[in-house]
Amino acid sequence: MLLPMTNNKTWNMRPDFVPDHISERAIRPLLIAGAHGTLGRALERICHTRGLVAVAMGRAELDITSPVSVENVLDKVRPWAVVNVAGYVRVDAAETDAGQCFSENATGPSVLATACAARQLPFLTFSSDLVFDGEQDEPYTESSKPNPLNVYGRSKLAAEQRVLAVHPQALVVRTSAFFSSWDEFNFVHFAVQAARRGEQFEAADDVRISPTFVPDLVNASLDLLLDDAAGIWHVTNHGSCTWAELARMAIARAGLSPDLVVPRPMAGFGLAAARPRQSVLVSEKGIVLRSLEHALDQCVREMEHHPIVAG
Ligand SMILES: NC(=O)C1=CN([C@@H]2O[C@H](COP(=O)(O)OP(=O)(O)OC[C@H]3O[C@@H](n4cnc5c(N)ncnc54)[C@H](OP(=O)(O)O)[C@@H]3O)[C@@H](O)[C@H]2O)C=CC1
Ligand SMILES: Cc1cn([C@H]2C[C@H](O)[C@@H](COP(=O)(O)OP(=O)(O)O[C@H]3O[C@@H](C)C(=O)[C@@H](O)[C@H]3O)O2)c(=O)[nH]c1=O
Repeated sequence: MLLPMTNNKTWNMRPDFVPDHISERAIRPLLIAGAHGTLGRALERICHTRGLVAVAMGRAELDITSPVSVENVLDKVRPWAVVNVAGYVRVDAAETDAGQCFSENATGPSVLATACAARQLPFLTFSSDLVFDGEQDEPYTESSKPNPLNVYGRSKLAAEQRVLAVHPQALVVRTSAFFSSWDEFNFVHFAVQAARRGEQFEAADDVRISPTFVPDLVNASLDLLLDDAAGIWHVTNHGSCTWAELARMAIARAGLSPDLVVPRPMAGFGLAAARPRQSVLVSEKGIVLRSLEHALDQCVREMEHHPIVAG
């Protein structure tokens, strides 16, 4: 019997020696909620690569805000764990759409966590660097005090608090600033595409973040889930930069001129939601992913060799 273990390893074990909770993981699926988004599609793809059986559901099949929908799906699928990658990610729109934002970002995860706790199922959900206010100079760790500046950040903090209140063993991964070669809905893609068209690209040079390569995030989060990690964990690539530096690094790796990047203060974009001046995440729990530079090398290389055909 081949069982998926952490770090992509598998191991042979005779069934009679397999601990119950491990054998369950080889027989019952992982349930992915919110599967049709950026993180959801990457998670489904990597579960397949790693030999983890997954049932991936979008909103139509599983509405995380509906207890009836959640209970029916859990009864039918009987997963060994649930991963929530659903969410409302339109940070600026949330300022005038707080009800929908809180429903999808806070109520939904709380409904899932409650149902998972009742079934003693592991539960993984994702939070954001935008729970922080940027007032401190040092990077934020898991024990740093959150103080969100916008509706989106407040909805993510509410999710953390509600999920851990009903399911203290839940795994909450805080992360930030996705980039990926697997879809076009990310900042790195926008920057490189603008440069490919020979256009200037304005980017904020006074906001510092820790960008995260989505495949690295997915693999690290699955490893934590398989290792029965609990509580809040910070998972980003190692390193930080401003959005303008991120654009320059990506464009240079695409063999184009980074001088196409026009640095701007964040205030110059006239965005509805305030952003922290810095929201760099590091972990005090010892998890370290590869460097941002190394992840960007792979991301831009993949963008070159496997360009996305716009959907
Ligand atoms: N993008 C980023 O840079 C970061 C994201 N995160 C978090 O990661 C998670 C995933 O983000 P990302 O993949 O970028 O988001 P996407 O917007 O790409 O995907 C979110 C998905 O959630 C689905 N969804 C929304 N409401 C519900 C619901 N009630 N029931 C079921 N599904 C629902 C959406 O479905 P539909 O298509 O029908 O709307 C969508 O497919 C979110 O929790 C986000 O807060 C954290 C840090 C950074
Ligand atoms: C339009 C535009 C925005 N920006 C700035 C504003 C913005 O903060 C940032 C990137 O745009 P985004 O819309 O991805 O940024 P933003 O909405 O801040 O991204 C956030 O998404 C949510 C879901 C998170 O959880 C955060 O971790 C973060 O990734 O760059 C530029 O630098 N250049 C541009 O051309």
